[in-house]
Amino acid sequence: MNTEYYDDIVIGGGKAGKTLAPALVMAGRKTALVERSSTMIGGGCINIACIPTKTMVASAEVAHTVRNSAVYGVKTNVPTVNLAEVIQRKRSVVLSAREMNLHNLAAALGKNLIIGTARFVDSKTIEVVTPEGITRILSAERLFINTGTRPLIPPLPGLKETGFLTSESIMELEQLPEHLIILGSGYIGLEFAQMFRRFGSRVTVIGQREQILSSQDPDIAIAVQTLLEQEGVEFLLKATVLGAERIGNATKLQIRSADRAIHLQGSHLLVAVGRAPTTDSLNLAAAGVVKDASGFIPVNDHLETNIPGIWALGDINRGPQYTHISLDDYRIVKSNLIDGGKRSSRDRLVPSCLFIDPELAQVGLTEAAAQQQGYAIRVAKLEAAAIPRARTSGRTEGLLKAIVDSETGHILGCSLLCHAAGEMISTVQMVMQAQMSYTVLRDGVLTHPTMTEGLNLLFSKL
Ligand SMILES: Cc1cc2nc3c(=O)[nH]c(=O)nc-3n(C[C@H](O)[C@H](O)[C@H](O)COP(=O)(O)OP(=O)(O)OC[C@H]3O[C@@H](n4cnc5c(N)ncnc54)[C@H](O)[C@@H]3O)c2cc1C
Ligand SMILES: NC(=O)c1ccc[n+]([C@@H]2O[C@H](COP(=O)([O-])OP(=O)(O)OC[C@H]3O[C@@H](n4cnc5c(N)ncnc54)[C@H](O)[C@@H]3O)[C@@H](O)[C@H]2O)c1
Repeated sequence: MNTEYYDDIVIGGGKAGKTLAPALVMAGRKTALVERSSTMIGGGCINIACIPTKTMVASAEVAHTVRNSAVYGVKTNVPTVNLAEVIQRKRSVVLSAREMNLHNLAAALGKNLIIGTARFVDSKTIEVVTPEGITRILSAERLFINTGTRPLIPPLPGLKETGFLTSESIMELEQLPEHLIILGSGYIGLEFAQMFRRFGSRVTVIGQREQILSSQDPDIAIAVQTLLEQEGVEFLLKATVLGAERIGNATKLQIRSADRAIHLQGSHLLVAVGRAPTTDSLNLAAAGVVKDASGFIPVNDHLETNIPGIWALGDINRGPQYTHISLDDYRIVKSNLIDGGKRSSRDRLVPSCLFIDPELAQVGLTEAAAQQQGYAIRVAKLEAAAIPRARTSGRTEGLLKAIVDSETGHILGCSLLCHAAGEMISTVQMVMQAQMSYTVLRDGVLTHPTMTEGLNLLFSKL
């Protein structure tokens, strides 16, 4: 079989890969981008993750607003959610994003955008099997792995037989679940919990620990739980699922919680307990690339694997698993290999936003982490209801919190649980990045009445 030679090969077209491949071409490198599936052009974010979920979150928000419209003096009928039409809207948003990505990649790469599944033959060579079953052999000086993750399925007795849902299949449901049980109280679990509750399902979230969102401070996690409970989401925490079975149209779970045996029955079960790396079919051993115990690829600050000439970007290098981090991984590699820079993943700020309503946005250290790291800290807290714009909009739920280094006045971290938090957190992040004092946000002239103006109030608490 003929070997096709390239300067660079990108395996997987996630956020990092699909951005890096055209940049390498622009830099004069003969580059191939190998993407497993034509329905995944543009990667997970636009096809099965951020974009479809946030499109559906928007539908849920409309249902919620209509349901509560009387509070604003606007009378409507009780909303009827047509899930099939919600899904149709989601499909059309995804499709237009995918078409735009295909257009851009085809323009940049031409026939070197290759649809097929890649696996290593050696450290410079991969085998690609196309959907038509044709095998191609490709070789390059440098390879970039960006193959992402898939839902992690725990080895629970009986689970496979229940026909459980994942974050992908739940976004193809066209009939509303009567009772959706969600295994996992992290990002995916909570976004779908509120969404389906607002669509009209009964929702029960099962969490392993006493606290949902285990990486957050307890006060923030409790505030999130409380506001979801106020909307009718039920929580079963400190719970271990021992087994599952499908009985007729119901899924039944055997659970142990606080030494009690519980049998919980629902119409649907969503498994959302984390993500597994897509490394198993890559045959990394043939290239000598090391995996960790969970199958992720360890990298150094420049995202190099243990094998010279092979990099790993995005979720596959253990993340943090966010699209904006995958994009920043691209920036690191581009800077170091194309622009002659020395960019590193060390000390980069990682903002995030949990897209429930109100949003929970976070950057930097939590209070617990700052204490653990030995900082002398001052903590500011503000109820969202204190912000004038929150009151005019009727969006008064939430809690804002900032952690400041009491010696330097630098902001160490911030958690915003309030309307528009995902937008507001960027302002805090920029002040942190510029290493300015918190007083910049306390005393800065901010437009009235905006949610961001709440930062004046939050930092005045110090
Ligand atoms: C439901 C959900 C919601 C999310 N919401 C958000 C959000 O709101 N904001 C946010 O920042 N993050 C969110 N995330 C996380 C985010 O989607 C990921 O961090 C992001 O997509 C990074 O992906 P990546 O670049 O690592 O690769 P991916 O986007 O996962 O892409 C990997 C690509 O590699 C391809 N591939 C895999 N194996 C092979 C192979 N052997 N050969 C060829 N191609 C291969 C796949 O088909 C895929 O297209 C969400 C995740 C999920 C699951
Ligand atoms: N808005 C966003 O940015 C967004 C949205 C969705 C997903 N994501 C990304 O995708 C990642 C994966 O999301 P996720 O929600 O699957 O993972 P997660 O790590 O956020 O949460 C998984 C939860 O499942 C729990 N768990 C693990 N095993 C369990 C078991 N057997 N029974 C019950 N609970 C169990 C964990 O304790 C944890 O709380 C996130 O960490 C995030 O990086 C981001």
